[in-house]
Amino acid sequence: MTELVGILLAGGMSRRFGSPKAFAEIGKELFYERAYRALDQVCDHVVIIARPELVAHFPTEYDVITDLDWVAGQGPLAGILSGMTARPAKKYLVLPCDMPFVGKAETAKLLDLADPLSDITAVHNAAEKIPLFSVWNFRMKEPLQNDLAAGQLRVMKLMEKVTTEWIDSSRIHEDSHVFRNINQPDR
Ligand SMILES: Nc1nc2c(ncn2[C@@H]2O[C@H](COP(=O)(O)OP(=O)(O)OP(=O)(O)O)[C@@H](O)[C@H]2O)c(=O)[nH]1
Repeated sequence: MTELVGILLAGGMSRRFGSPKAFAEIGKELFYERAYRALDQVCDHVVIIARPELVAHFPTEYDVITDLDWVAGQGPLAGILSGMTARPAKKYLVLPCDMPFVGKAETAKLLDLADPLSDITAVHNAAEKIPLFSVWNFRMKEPLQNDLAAGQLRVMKLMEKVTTEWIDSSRIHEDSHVFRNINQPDR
């Protein structure tokens, strides 16, 4: 079985942003290109989970899938379950497309710090928890599936039920802005 698969979450509606965040520009790059690189440099394989209408916009050499039908569009947990189901691996490194300041140094460091015995390892800073920049053990697939089947879509609620290790973001990068996610365009 593959050791480590990167799950790039790009299946959201981007309602607050106003256009698909994966294709938003930052410098000369697109958000998803940066996230892809941050995962690709440390994972054995990367899968992008996108909305059906966006699949054709990604380069054909990338592995791009959509959410499983029965959970389609139901939020980040739906994307993670869809990635786990389509690409079995021992563990997963999850990164949303809207955290464009996370690079290889940060993904590598999180992997390095992650406790192999935890179900999930995620990051927090003084102000908030950042559940979607995280490492997930494959054994999380079943609880994930059960939550979604029961209509439980909240990432934090799932994390509270299992063994989640929280890493202080300062151990990964001293500037907490590196971990911010972009929900609205710059005004
Ligand atoms: N595959 C998949 N990814 C999702 C889904 N919902 C959200 N995401 C991803 O999860 C991450 C966080 O999403 P949010 O910012 O909370 O939601 P969003 O839909 O992108 O944006 P809003 O519509 O403004 O809430 C982003 O990378 C999204 O692309 C979903 O239903 N399926």
